[in-house]
Amino acid sequence: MDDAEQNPLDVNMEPDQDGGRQASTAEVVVNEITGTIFIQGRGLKKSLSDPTKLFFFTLGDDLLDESKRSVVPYSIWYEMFGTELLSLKVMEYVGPVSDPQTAHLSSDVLVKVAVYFLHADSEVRKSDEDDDLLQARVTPLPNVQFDGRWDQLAFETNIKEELIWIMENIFRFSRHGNEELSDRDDDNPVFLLHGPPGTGKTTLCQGFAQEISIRFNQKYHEALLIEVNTATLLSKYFSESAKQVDEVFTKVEQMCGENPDRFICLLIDEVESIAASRELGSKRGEVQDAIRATNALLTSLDRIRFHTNLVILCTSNMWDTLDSAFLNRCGFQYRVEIPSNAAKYAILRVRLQKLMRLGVITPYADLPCYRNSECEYFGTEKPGAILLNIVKLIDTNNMSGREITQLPKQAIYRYLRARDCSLDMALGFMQRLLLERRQLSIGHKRKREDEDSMSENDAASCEGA
Ligand SMILES: Nc1ncnc2c1ncn2[C@@H]1O[C@H](COP(=O)(O)OP(=O)(O)OP(=O)(O)O)[C@@H](O)[C@H]1O
Repeated sequence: MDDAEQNPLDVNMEPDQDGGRQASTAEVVVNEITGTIFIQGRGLKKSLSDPTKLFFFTLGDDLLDESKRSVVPYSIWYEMFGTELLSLKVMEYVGPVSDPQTAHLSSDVLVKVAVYFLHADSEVRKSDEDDDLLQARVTPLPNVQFDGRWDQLAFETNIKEELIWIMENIFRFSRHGNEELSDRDDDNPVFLLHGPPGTGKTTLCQGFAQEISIRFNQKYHEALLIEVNTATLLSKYFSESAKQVDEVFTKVEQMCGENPDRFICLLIDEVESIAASRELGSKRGEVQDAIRATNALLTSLDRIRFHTNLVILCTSNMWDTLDSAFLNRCGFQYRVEIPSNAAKYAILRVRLQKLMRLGVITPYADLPCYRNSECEYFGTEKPGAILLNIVKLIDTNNMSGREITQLPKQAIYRYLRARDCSLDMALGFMQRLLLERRQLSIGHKRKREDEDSMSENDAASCEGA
């Protein structure tokens, strides 16, 4: 890392005349790696040539698999420039991966550095107040509220990389400039993430939208995330949901059309509310309103997909209730599963590290990655081994990603009675909470079994009488 400090990022970062955003590129040398730096900022007060202002850290050790370390060798973190928040981040490593330990030092490595300005939370507009776009939340991207979410998500599969690659390829070919390739007739940029509740589907979509806005910021100068809450849309406008669906899509279409420099990610959460199977619905004699909403969604998707500056992201907990015509229109479908042990470990590790960074847990202590913790496991009381034990306890508690994420804070809030909380204490609290939960659920189970057997006995004695 010291080498990197001797190689200042000397980049021209003059703000736009109107204080607006700008993008530029420059060559940069980081630790013997030659790469391209993409810059986007607003009203920047300082040049980036002061190397002491930059943080370098290895992202690789957050990844589940050691062999993936070389995929993201370094991340250059964000930095405050006066009141402006500027972020710098190495997105990925593209180069030889034969030797993960040394690959990143090779001179033929291409490093892409994205430098971006984060919009502030307060810029989020609730479109409820704006009659133009009912029941949707519009967030300018990249946004402070989604910062770091992508990195915090841990999955056993490489779903995050796959999503990024799909988007890279879509941009590469369908936005090629060649008319035949750019023809969206066969394109289907509708992503569907489905799986059990609390497995990170919505967060993954939000993080994906943020990543798109950062990675392709040299192509699109503005990016928006439009989140449609289908459940409210149906309940609030019951009997006219088809009209609402149509209006939302018409507005989005208009927003895409009026500015081709603007990229829009449309996120439809709980899509089953407006994409329920019409066949199942009519068998069950369900209201025509839901069926009309599905029809409106299908025709809207057919209409809107020709916009090359739009991607549609949908989530659902109920894949098997979705209309087959809707599923046909989802070009990219991914099942998001309950986290594996390695993913559980990674989620907890990231959360604990965050609490240490924030000073909730002190002092800062090292937590090994999953693989190394397995080496520590036998016969030691090291933090990695204890965390691995906690992961095994979680297994017996059947917890979703959402519950696992909340575990460290919940445990600390519940049991901390001292002024400070060390890592050992936090880990102890987590174990205690999980053991208590397990006892509680065993108690509930026994009670239910006793009640069941009592009612069976009652039934038997009634029959006997
Ligand atoms: N695999 C994971 N890695 C890291 N965090 C996770 C993971 N799964 C869930 N979480 C966390 O759990 C919380 C809830 O996630 P999210 O709302 O995205 O889940 P969901 O699948 O959309 O749930 P639902 O179907 O109930 O809406 C978020 O804070 C998210 O960061």
